[in-house]
Amino acid sequence: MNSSGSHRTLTDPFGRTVRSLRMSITNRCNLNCIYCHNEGDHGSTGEMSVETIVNIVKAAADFGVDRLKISGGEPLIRQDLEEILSSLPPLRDVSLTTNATLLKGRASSLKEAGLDRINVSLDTLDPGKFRMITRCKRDILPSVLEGIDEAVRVGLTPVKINMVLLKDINEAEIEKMLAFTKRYKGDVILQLIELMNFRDAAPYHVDADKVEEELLHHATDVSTRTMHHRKKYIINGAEVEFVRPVDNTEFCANCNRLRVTADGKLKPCLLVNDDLVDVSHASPGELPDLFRLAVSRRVPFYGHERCSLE
Ligand SMILES: Nc1nc2c(ncn2[C@@H]2O[C@H](COP(=O)(O)OP(=O)(O)OP(=O)(O)O)[C@@H](O)[C@H]2O)c(=O)[nH]1
Ligand SMILES: C[S@@+](CC[C@H](N)C(=O)[O-])C[C@H]1O[C@@H](n2cnc3c(N)ncnc32)[C@H](O)[C@@H]1O
Ligand code: SF4
Ligand code: SF4
Repeated sequence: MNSSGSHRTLTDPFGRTVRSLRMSITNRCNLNCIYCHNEGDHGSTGEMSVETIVNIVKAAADFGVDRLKISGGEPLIRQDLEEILSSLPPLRDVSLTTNATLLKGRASSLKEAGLDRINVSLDTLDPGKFRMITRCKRDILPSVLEGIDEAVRVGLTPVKINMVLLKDINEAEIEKMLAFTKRYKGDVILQLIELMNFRDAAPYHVDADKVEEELLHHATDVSTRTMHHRKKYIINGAEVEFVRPVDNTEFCANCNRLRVTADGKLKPCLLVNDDLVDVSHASPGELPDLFRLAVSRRVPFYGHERCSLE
């Protein structure tokens, strides 16, 4: 029986049971990062109402999907985020991925509204490199750092720092970033991310095998997460998670997320756009069958013939 008291689950043709929903709530963003994949959704401008979001999350919860990741665009741009959070059904884990430029002064209201934790995209601690990566002329790095402090203070923890590895930009900064996270004594975790090739970002790609070798060399313990079989390394008492989404059969074979686009479409895979299921106008009664349809279209992107066809 799942947490909502139902025996129903969503399992795709490859045996992958959906455990979490990754929902974009806006495509708008106040930054313009050089590599942004925008959750695989480019061009759509519509946004779901609070009611539509809540209906979708409830329908997922009825299938035992009790983890929600809110993303975007920049989700903090939506002023009704607190209203969304406080209207959700009870879930095991509600998290937000944000660039944190608008977090300062808001962490506490997000926590009170029901947010459990946040991930903050922070690729560098160097103000000049930060401006280059985000293509933002203003010096907003200090505000991001204050936002992180505030999130830790109000208990939006563990805060994960998302660092996309970028050749000749931040690849030499891993140690510095690790020292930064260690200052928070377990409340902040470093998450290293292999760059996926969006926006002609290929020249910035860093060899993930080399990074992994380095992490292994320094680690005192290594474990594997259920989701994507991501590896977690303990280095000098601090946790480092490594996300390797590129050409990774194991990563996709263990993908347990269903996505929702900002304009209300169920999206079976980050990298595929011809299989979306529109639920933006669906009634609560119609949602279960639409979820089943979307999940029947889920294909592990790497490790299946589809990816060699595209
Ligand atoms: N290819 C691919 N990349 C993903 C998927 N889910 C997350 N990612 C990438 O993982 C990195 C971290 O994403 P976050 O939004 O911080 O979330 P997360 O780490 O996946 O989730 P939590 O660990 O639950 O906080 C980003 O680069 C995402 O693009 C996925 O299903 N497929
Ligand atoms: C698309 S952003 C949306 C949320 C928010 N605006 C932020 O930046 O955290 C979600 C995550 O995707 C990551 N991301 C974006 N483009 C990527 C790429 N090409 N390869 C790997 N990760 C990427 C970002 O670093 C961020 O952690
Ligand atoms: S802040 Fe997030 S959504 Fe905005 S451009 Fe950067 S990665 Fe993309
Ligand atoms: S199948 Fe692979 S690429 Fe597609 S969403 Fe899942 S992990 Fe990402």
